[in-house]
Amino acid sequence: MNTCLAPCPVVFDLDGTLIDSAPDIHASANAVLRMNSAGPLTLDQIRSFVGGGVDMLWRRIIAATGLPAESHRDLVASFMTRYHDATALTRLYPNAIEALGVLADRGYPLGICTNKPMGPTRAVLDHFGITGLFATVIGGDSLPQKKPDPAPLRTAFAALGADPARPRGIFVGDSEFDAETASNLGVPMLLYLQGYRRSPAEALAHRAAFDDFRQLPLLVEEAAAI
Ligand SMILES: O=C(O)COP(=O)(O)O
Ligand SMILES: [Mg+2]
Repeated sequence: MNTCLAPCPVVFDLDGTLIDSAPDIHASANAVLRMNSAGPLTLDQIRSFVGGGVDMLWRRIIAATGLPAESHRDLVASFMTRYHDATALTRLYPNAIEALGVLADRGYPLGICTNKPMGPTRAVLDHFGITGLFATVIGGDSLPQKKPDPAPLRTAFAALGADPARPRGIFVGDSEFDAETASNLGVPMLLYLQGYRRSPAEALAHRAAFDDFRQLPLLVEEAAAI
């Protein structure tokens, strides 16, 4: 049961859901690889490494390049100096801003729950002028836990007025991490199909899937009513 008396909180993942940020992550990562005399990775490789946050991204890059595991901390630090305000190659997905506007106009409290660190999260939301749409933003370094632990999503829903003991709301995401987070919290997930998941959509638990943000307002209304 997810029935919400007031409009349900709707919380969004960020990378691969609202924004296509893989090109900036790719460019920043390859710059660091070059400085460390490692060859570049492809955009497809980097895209498949996104979802678990920056530490996991660099564990996956280290595994793919053979760089020494002990260099993880320095590589992450070097990456963050580029990534913290990298927006030049990032795009909002088509019709995402319009769908957010429709939901905001209908009174849905909106939030973000991302594994992206808060620095680049704030930078990209400001870059696109959409910070004000979200009453709460939880980043990958906001809490000790990251998705798929349910704590960040529970915190986002609570900040939007949901009872933390019995969270009600809808999570919109693109990846295995998001599907698992929603399952762990017991809330419905709407799966955006144009993002960065590694497995077929059928392998991810979700209430409904969509490939165009014009479909989202209706899916939110349906998920809120069940
Ligand atoms: O930065 C990541 O690895 C993932 O970010 P996301 O949670 O917004 O998909
Ligand atoms: Mg994502």
